[in-house]
Amino acid sequence: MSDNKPFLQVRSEIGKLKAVMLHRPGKELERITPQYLHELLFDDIPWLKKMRNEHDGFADALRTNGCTVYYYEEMLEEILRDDKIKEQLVAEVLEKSNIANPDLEAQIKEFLMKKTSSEVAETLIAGLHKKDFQETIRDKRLVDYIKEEYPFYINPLPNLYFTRDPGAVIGNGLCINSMNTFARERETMILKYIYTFHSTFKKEVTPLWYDYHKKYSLEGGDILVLGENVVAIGCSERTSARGIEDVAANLFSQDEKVRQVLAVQIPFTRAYMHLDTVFTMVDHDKFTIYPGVEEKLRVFRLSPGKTHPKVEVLPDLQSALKETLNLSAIDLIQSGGGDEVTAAREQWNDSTNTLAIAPGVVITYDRNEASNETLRKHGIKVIEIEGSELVRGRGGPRCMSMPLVREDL
Ligand SMILES: NC(=O)NCCC[C@H](N)C(=O)O
Repeated sequence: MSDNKPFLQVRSEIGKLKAVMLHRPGKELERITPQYLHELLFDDIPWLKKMRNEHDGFADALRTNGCTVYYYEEMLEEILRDDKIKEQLVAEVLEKSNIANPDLEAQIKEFLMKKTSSEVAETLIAGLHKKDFQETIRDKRLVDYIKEEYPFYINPLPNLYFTRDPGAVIGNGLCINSMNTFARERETMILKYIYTFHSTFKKEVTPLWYDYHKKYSLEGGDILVLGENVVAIGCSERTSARGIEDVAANLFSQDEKVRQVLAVQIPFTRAYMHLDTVFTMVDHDKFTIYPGVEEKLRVFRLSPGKTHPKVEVLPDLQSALKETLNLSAIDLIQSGGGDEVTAAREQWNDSTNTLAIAPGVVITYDRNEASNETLRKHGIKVIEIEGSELVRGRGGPRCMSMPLVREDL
């Protein structure tokens, strides 16, 4: 009987976190070179050894607080033990990698099929550098000359440790997102395979609210499950208006609880790439926000309509939150402790990107001292983790986690 019960369950941003998906940074980070920094969405070269220690500290903080940690790479390795799945995924990855020389593609496929499931899992995440594969091509094709300088056959996925973005659980279903940048596309392909073939996800009872093949971009850092009836989705540099509308329509027609989607438009710039880089929920009636962005937000309410969701313009975020969450007052806690310069510096280092692990309890980076102090003054328990290297990818504890199960409030 319990087999038919969905595993995924996220009806809030703050319910006690019971299960989460992470990715421990791996070799893919060591494939970032100054030349490809921008393309790979990094601002600096991280030091992997330290980064992994910091990430282990994050995972420990979650486990100590009663949360089970699932790892992307382990789940991927488990499904790749089946040769048919391995062959299918390798073929799809190679097709996306645009090798464009069929002989070479066949050789790489053969090479990968001989590898163990854990070696393949690692390669699909860390990428395949040209120096790691000895090709035996005699007849060169045009593409081999054109792409001579390019270092990879399969690109690395250095942003995968931001597990928030490729997937988002809403209720008992999953959004497998359509990423806005090429650098992150393959992350969602891997998630789709895990969803389809890993028993933990119980695909049969787990609806898909969105799929990565869809044309309109949607990224998980923009999706905030504010309560059981209301989801906020940032309209941002990464998430399109149509993506929001489509996911809202699916929720309204297939989920029994979600009845409102707040579309929150934020400035389309890298510093605020997703809504969760400037705004997160920390308690039933408390939120933290980057003060530099508040005046620039626009808020729209989507609700069920006949052919597409109905759209209303709402006056501002504060009143939208009060109304949709049925609260008489809310506390919008300004990150940075009231100082403009500190707020901007700390936001850049993800002070506003808090991960709530229970009502009023959040995980943050220790470096954001003023913002953490402000949260404490507002009655929030702050668990600090180190993030000197993790932060170089421009994301904080919320970005680095994909909640799978939260206790209902
Ligand atoms: N939710 C988030 O804001 N995630 C941070 C993603 C950072 C990554 N370097 C990116 O640009 O996609």
